[in-house]
Amino acid sequence: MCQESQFYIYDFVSQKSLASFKMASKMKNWIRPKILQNAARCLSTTYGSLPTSVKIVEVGPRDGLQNIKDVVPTETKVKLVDLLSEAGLSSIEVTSFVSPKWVPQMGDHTDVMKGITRHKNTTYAALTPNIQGYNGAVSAKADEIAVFVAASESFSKKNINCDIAESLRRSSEVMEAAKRDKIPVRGYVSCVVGCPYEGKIHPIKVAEVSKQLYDMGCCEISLGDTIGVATPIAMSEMLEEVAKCVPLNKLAVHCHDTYGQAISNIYAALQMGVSVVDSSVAGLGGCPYAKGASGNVATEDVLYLLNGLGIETGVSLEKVMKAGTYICQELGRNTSSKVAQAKSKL
Ligand SMILES: CC(C)(COP(=O)([O-])OP(=O)([O-])OC[C@H]1O[C@@H](n2cnc3c(N)ncnc32)[C@H](O)[C@@H]1OP(=O)([O-])[O-])[C@@H](O)C(=O)NCCC(=O)NCCSC(=O)C[C@@](C)(O)CC(=O)[O-]
Repeated sequence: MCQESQFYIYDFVSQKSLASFKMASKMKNWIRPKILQNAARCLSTTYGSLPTSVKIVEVGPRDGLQNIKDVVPTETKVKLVDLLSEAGLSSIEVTSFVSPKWVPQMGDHTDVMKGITRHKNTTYAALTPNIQGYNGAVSAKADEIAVFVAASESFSKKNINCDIAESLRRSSEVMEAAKRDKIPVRGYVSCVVGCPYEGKIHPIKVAEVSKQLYDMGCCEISLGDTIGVATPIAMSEMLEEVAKCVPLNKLAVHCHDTYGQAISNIYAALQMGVSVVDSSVAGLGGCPYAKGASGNVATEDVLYLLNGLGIETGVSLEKVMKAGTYICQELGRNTSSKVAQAKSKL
């Protein structure tokens, strides 16, 4: 097919999809998702293969709050998780069972886990660096455990005081216990594009570490652009390498928005077939051991993107915004979500 006729076909498909999007906005609620999904399918032909649904993993209560110096009251954390559950999020990382000497903000992990109201379709996860953390998380009835390793030796040492090999050994100890207890384990890889201490990280290093977590039994590997330095090409190159050893449907992206690139990077990942996205309400967050790293991409902004693409999430943007307003008021800060900022001016 000559390039010119290919262009006309693409143009025709995208015009049809755009017409469907417009039509959907006038339709009744029950039919709207179907029309939007069809439009998304049509658009994928034009712009790459976008998924029809995406799981959002809300990390605000853990990743979002861990970097805040003044300890947030336990009741506030519990209410935040409850508001997020009410928004329809199917996966919420509630807290971390790390050393309170290292991250005092997470010291009330057990009380938070025990205080939340559990929704039947929501998974409540906890981050753990070792078997001690695992035992605490299981006693507090975490539904899922997340282990974390880095693709950078220097970051690993600063963050968890051990090298990558030792962090993998600790993760595998957690995995053995989790298999026995039949608890799913998610694996994070940090610094997948850049490291605050080592600079650029080679995709092969990320693939090696991801493969080890996957082979160990992790149900999903979340690839963290910890300091938000990725651009879509770097993100795609890294994903291409990792996808050689971990199936794309087992990968998630975890983008910090330091350089304002997170939404573009997520779009690039969606086009490659990734359908799990981590995000944080109001764009809260950062890692205490990654200087200068800003918050995760805001859940509100990810939802606006996915809604606009007609991709199903099962999450209410309005209700996530309510949770964002609540936590920002409690913390006395402004939201980092562009969508929440824009909507507050309407
Ligand atoms: C891993 C350690 C514990 C090693 O810390 P260490 O000092 O090397 O550990 P240790 O084994 O020598 O133990 C020291 C003390 O910590 C205690 N301890 C030991 N383990 C635990 C535990 N699980 N829970 C509670 N207490 C614990 C242990 O009992 C002992 O207590 P002491 O005898 O002194 O009273 C420490 O470095 C640590 O907790 N680091 C976590 C730091 C952290 O939370 N960083 C942020 C995570 S976010 C992230 O990494 C990125 C991510 C996931 O968001 C994705 C991305 O954006 O890239």
